Amino acid sequence: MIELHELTKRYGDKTAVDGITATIQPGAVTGFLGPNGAGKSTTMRLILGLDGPTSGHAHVNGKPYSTSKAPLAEVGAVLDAKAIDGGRSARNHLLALGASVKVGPRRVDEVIDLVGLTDVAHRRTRQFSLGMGQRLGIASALLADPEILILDEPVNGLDVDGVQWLRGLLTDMAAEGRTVLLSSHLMSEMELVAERLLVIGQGKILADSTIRDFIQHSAVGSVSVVSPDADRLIHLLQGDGIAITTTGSERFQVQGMGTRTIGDIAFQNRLRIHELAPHAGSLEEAYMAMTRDAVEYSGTHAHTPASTTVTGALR
Ligand SMILES: Nc1ncnc2c1ncn2[C@@H]1O[C@H](COP(=O)(O)OP(=O)(O)OP(=O)(O)O)[C@@H](O)[C@H]1O
Repeated sequence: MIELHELTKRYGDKTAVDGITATIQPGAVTGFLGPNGAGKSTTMRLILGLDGPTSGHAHVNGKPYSTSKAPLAEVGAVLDAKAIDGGRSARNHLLALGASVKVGPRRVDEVIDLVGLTDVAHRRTRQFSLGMGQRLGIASALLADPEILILDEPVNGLDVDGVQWLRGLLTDMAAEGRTVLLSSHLMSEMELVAERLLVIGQGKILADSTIRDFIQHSAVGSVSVVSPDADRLIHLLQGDGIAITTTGSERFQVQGMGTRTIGDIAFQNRLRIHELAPHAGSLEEAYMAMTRDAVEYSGTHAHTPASTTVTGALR
């Protein structure tokens, strides 16, 4: 278990992590999300004792990680897949790491096989691609069969096969009762692998919940409606907090109102409905809605609306 209590880190006048209190529970994959510069990597470094907090604390299994007697068996971490001495072969790198924690060649070959690097195990790691480096980093993290896994952007550079493999590995580890914390900017992947979410923006917690609750509470869900009486029905549905987007002559999308209310209003007014379908909304939509104000670094783009917003503000 990882516990963060009022965790704060300042670099000069920049507050990278601003009073974070959270518990990252075992038995689940927790996705760590936030815009660029939100403080995710800093938080992970603070958990691992690679940097000291300005105030507050991060505890791993009830104590600072720096005091762990078996650090690699307690936490396996990959923060920067490129930070490996390129002069050694992958196998020698793992053998050297294993020697420091009494892990022998058998386990080294086991993890090499597990991460799919058997064919290149004797190749110097400076010749490795980003994805191969990620696999080697994960192999290092898994070497001592850790209780807790912390991965910063592990999907970066992995091919489709690698992404699927990692997804299986992380969900299996969580199912075994381990604690898994991973950051990624790939929402679709996060939605598939994580059960819980910790979202931060400008160093502060924006959400700490299950993915399911996060999406449900974000009000990004919508209902698509097909009605030959669309114009009259749209007129009746308009109101505060309701956003209606027309997507065809008889087809429109409603946010801020459920299928039951829409159906009832249509029935009471003798208007025909040919289709009424709820859409839960995606993690990406919910995340974008939540972090819009917390984005420090954003690009600009020309925006051409694909359809017409008829009325109302988004709740
Ligand atoms: N060693 C440092 N010295 C000064 N400022 C730092 C240092 N490390 C991080 N920062 C600043 O702290 C803030 C948080 O950075 P951090 O790398 O933790 O964000 P992040 O959420 O991991 O971002 P990204 O998604 O871009 O990797 C940023 O403004 C960054 O510039």
